[in-house]
Amino acid sequence: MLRYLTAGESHGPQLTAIVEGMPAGLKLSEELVSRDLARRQEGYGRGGRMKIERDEVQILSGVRWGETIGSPVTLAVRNRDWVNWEEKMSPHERHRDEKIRVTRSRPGHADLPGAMKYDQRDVRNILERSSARETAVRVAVGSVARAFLAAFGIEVSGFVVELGGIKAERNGLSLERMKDMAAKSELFTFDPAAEELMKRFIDGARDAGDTVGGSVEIIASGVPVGLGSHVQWDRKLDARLALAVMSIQAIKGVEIGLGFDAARRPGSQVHDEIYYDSTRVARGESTGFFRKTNNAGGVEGGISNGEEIVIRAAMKPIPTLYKPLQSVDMVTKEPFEATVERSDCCAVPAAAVVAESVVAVEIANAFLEKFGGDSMAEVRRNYESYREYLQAF
Ligand SMILES: Cc1cc2nc3c(=O)[nH]c(=O)nc-3n(C[C@H](O)[C@H](O)[C@H](O)COP(=O)(O)O)c2cc1C
Ligand SMILES: C=C(O[C@@H]1CC(C(=O)O)=C[C@@H](OP(=O)(O)O)[C@H]1O)C(=O)O
Repeated sequence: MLRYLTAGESHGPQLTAIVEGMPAGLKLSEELVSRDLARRQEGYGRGGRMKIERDEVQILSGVRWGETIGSPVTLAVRNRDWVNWEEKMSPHERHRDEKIRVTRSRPGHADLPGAMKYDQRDVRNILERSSARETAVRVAVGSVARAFLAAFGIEVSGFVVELGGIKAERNGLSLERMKDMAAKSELFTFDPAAEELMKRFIDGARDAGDTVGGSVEIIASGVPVGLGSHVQWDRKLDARLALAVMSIQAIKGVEIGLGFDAARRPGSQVHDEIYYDSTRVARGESTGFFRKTNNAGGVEGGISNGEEIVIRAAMKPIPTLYKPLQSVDMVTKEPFEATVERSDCCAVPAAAVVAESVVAVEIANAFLEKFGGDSMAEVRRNYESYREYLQAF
């Protein structure tokens, strides 16, 4: 089993994750992980903080001489902004300063419910941890999972597919082409015409002091038949993917395959019919069974069915706006208009990278559950023997 916890505040010294359950013998480097961290920071529409941070990971345990050794992997991402916050975020009582308390809750944030729940009169004690700064280290964890999955030919890719009502059109592009196009795009989309319109939409919103949300699509290719299980609610792969994706800050909807569109169609236009071709195995496929459509998004009954896993997620617009929103001061109970000096206008491309990461972790976890071993060689043996069994099925 693969599990992880993250710790760290947005303006604290660093974000930390401890990842447990990675087999020994996986090649891993700080450079590899830092490349994913950089991708999360690149997208069009980010604010001033991204000019300060240049995220890099430090591997503090679990890796020796470029390979995992089976012990917990500790990942750390330092906050460069910490130098401006050392006293304000200090753990020491002597730095207490009531004058810098934040008592004004921002709509759309954890501020007010968090302060009420934790009995805090300083909203900073909530917002520091609810901030999506935490996603930097989740991407680092995802990067470890991706390295593991890559060893078994599994890849996870994320795309921005809708923004400001503008939809990216796939137009028959192969997954490889989509990835190439997205890698060149500042919005991680595969449709250059849509990208231009999306950018203009972001610019317009920024000029108006407003913010933008959108939808991302995550595709996992190379996933074998049989991850997850129908036998218990919390073992269903689609349910676990949905939890992971919904846990990302500002994600408000998750779909698998056709998702909500399935509710609008008759059954004959939803279910993926089953075919068999005995020559497929000879051509290196893991099974002779196949589908001509993938409306299920690669999961049936909570079990991966060998098709691409397709997940879409909807991100709400960033809640902190330059344009004021009505709120009430927690202490004085006086109304005020919530505004901001620094915020992202759009973080949908970053959310695509984060969603890729959490999906990679869930798939790696399900993979290890089925083929688990303490070393990469042991996992490989288990996987290969399953593939042989499957080819004969
Ligand atoms: C990558 C990323 C960047 C974000 N940047 C900001 C930001 O600059 N300002 C902001 O108010 N919210 C930002 N958010 C969203 C908030 O963190 C989120 O809406 C808030 O914590 C409340 O959580 P909820 O929307 O899941 O209910 C960002 C989210 C993500 C995924
Ligand atoms: C720092 C990151 O995102 C931050 C997420 C965030 C929020 O409220 O979620 C608010 C902003 O931070 P600050 O208040 O320091 O300007 C974003 O920049 C990051 O993604 O690395």
